[in-house]
Amino acid sequence: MSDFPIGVVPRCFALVPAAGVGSRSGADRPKQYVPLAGQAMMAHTLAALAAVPRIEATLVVLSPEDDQFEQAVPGFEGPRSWVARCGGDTRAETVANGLQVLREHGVAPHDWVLVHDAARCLLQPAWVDRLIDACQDDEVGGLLALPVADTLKAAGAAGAAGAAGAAGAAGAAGAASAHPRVAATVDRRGKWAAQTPQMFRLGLLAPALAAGLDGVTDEASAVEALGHQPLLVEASMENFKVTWPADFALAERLLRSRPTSV
Ligand SMILES: Nc1ccn([C@@H]2O[C@H](COP(=O)(O)OP(=O)(O)OP(=O)(O)O)[C@@H](O)[C@H]2O)c(=O)n1
Ligand SMILES: C[C@](O)(CO)[C@H](O)COP(=O)(O)O
Repeated sequence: MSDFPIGVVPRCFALVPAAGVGSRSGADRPKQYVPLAGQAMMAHTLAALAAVPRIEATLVVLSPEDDQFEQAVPGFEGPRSWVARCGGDTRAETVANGLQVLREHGVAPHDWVLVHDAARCLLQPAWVDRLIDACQDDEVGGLLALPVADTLKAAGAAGAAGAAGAAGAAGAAGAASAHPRVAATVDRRGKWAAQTPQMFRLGLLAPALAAGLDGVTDEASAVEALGHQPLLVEASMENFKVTWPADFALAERLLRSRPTSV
């Protein structure tokens, strides 16, 4: 990080990976295009980012096959709103490809990139400001996240109860179940659930992702693999990622309960 110039004020840019298909969502289209509270899901996401004055510009990274964006988010493209159809097979590839596009737009290694899932459409500008406030003077950067509140279970295989004492509860025959069984209770102390945006300098994030995309599910883990410790900045449960079929109704209720769509 000491490579970054002293005295130059870094700018903030947003990168929105939106090249996924939403295979877990059960929707009839990529989930970012499902209508919620009168607009495509992604329109809410982009409106929240557009309402953060410190974000200079937002790049949306779509699948090369995407033919829905311009209809779903009309009038998006402009001087502060960029679109690239260079999404990859994984989220990490999509982000890595998007960083190259940011470079082509003149984003410098010392500038900050806030990567935010298109599928986190409940984002509020105030949470983005909190992240920027927390990270802008930091060496590494950080991410919105939430301390885990529930007791955590590691799932084992589905099937009959096998352990000592289970036969008494399940009956001598050991009733089989489609549900997985608890393999262990995991110590939740100090555990946080990662959200987005995740905010890192372009000059740190690009090499971190280039160092290994396999199994990387967020930007922070790529940066951690280089030995850094990103900041965990507490956010809200409402900043959840629409993933499962039931999540759409919850997102819709929350969006409709807000004074505006942002
Ligand atoms: N190859 C991919 C995969 C995902 N994403 C984006 O990464 C974000 C978070 O990913 P996720 O919620 O997993 O979305 P999907 O991959 O679409 O969903 P699923 O895993 O259920 O298929 C989403 O905005 C999604 O569009 C992406 O840009 N490129
Ligand atoms: C980046 C992320 O949203 C943080 O929770 C998450 O890791 C994305 O994972 P997915 O498997 O692509 O949903």
